[in-house]
Amino acid sequence: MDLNIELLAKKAIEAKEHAYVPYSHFRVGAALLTADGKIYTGCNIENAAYTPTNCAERTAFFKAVSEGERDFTAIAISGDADDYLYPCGVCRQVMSEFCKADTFQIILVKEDGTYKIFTLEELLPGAFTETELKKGQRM
Ligand SMILES: O=c1ccn([C@H]2C[C@H](O)[C@@H](CO)O2)c(=O)[nH]1
Ligand SMILES: [Zn+2]
Repeated sequence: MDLNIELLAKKAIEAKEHAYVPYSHFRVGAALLTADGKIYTGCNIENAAYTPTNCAERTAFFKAVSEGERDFTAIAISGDADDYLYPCGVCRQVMSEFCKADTFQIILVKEDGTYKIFTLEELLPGAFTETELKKGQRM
């Protein structure tokens, strides 16, 4: 399945429209591409208690995973600033649960559509994964 970067970038920018951000006023949108070409979008959803806030990236992942998706190719992310928005550490960790570090593409998109691309490995080197967990098992 071809990666249509421009389409994924556009979907990430559009996904900001539904952001629920009464506290930060900082909208974020994400568009997650599955290996078979489906796109799941997500926005950030804030909460008066602050910590229950969900980032746009995790909203997209949790929507997709809850629909049975397990195989992902790329995610585009766009924030409400004139600069690139890098995913937070928690979202990088969620990506590492479902995506291959050396091939999953993270596309950072500015409002004007310009973008740059990283692999998950580049943004989360030395991730703690199931492999590390198994090394620690003594039974
Ligand atoms: O990668 C990120 C970083 C931050 N946020 C959200 C969380 C919060 O609603 C707001 C400010 O941190 O931006 C995201 O959605 N994705
Ligand atoms: Zn996050």
